[in-house]
Amino acid sequence: MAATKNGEFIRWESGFRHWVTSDGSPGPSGEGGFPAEPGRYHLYVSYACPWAHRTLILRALKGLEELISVSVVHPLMPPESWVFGEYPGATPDHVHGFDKLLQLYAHSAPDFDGVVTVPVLYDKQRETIVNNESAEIIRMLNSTFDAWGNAELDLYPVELRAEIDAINALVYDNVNNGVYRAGFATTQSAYETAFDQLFATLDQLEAKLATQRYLVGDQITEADWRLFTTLVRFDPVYHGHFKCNRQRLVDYPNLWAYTRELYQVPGIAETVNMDHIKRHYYGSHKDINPTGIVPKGPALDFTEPHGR
Ligand SMILES: N[C@@H](CCC(=O)N[C@@H](CS)C(=O)NCC(=O)O)C(=O)O
Repeated sequence: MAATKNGEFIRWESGFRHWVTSDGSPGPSGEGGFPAEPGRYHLYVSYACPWAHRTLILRALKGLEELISVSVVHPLMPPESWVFGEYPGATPDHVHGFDKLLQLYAHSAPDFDGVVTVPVLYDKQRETIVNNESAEIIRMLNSTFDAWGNAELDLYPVELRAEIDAINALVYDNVNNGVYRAGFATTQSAYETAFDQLFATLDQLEAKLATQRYLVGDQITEADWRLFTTLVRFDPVYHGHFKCNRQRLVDYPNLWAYTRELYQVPGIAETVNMDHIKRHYYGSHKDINPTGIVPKGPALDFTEPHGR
């Protein structure tokens, strides 16, 4: 699961980096040959995973449900990685009927020796993985399917890109991946470093959201959705399971109201499956929660009026 160096959690590089483009020409990385077409591409996700969650959010907001089909893995992840199985909200592998996500990776690249992760954007026609890096998949979903999807919505507008990139870098290192760096640390000092950077950044974001509605001014951008998937998991999982417990999300008035506001955007609540989220983390990481017991709390109401 987690590679560590000096007790610090190191996240692996994603292995498939091709891009779906409107005409099939090559994207910023990888090879060409993946033109946007309705019904051709498939997403493999876990509802538990914050990175996969981003892709479900973009798919919903951009109105791509009919164009891009989805399979959802079982929330419990065995050591050899994600599997398909009966569980409320999980689905079979709709494309190949595989039992394990590993089989999809092997089908795509028989010599694959990287880490088997979700999300995966899969080409049903060429029977290969296009891309397994969520940051890139959401960029594709934001614009590449605009001939069919909601072209009005642009979550990565040209004039805001520099600012979005800067916020993303801060949030990725210290918050999205920061909670994992705290939770998977195997030395006290690595944990404390991650913990301090996480809460310093949350303090900074709390102050920012006191004077502006979203991370980049007055419109929702990709940066907000990337932060949201960590915030929505914060009190139910990261506060306890990953020991990120200086304070809870609900103790930050602006961040908590902002999380509720984003949750209440039409289409988003359906992408949040708290049962899968809690089952996955507490049940899969036996090294940090050996009994696998899933806490019943906390009671959180994301539908409370947000007042922003
Ligand atoms: N950089 C990847 C990271 C994806 C990732 O780390 N996914 C986790 C689930 S949250 C995973 O599949 N882990 C497999 C494992 O730990 O074996 C992305 O953003 O797409």
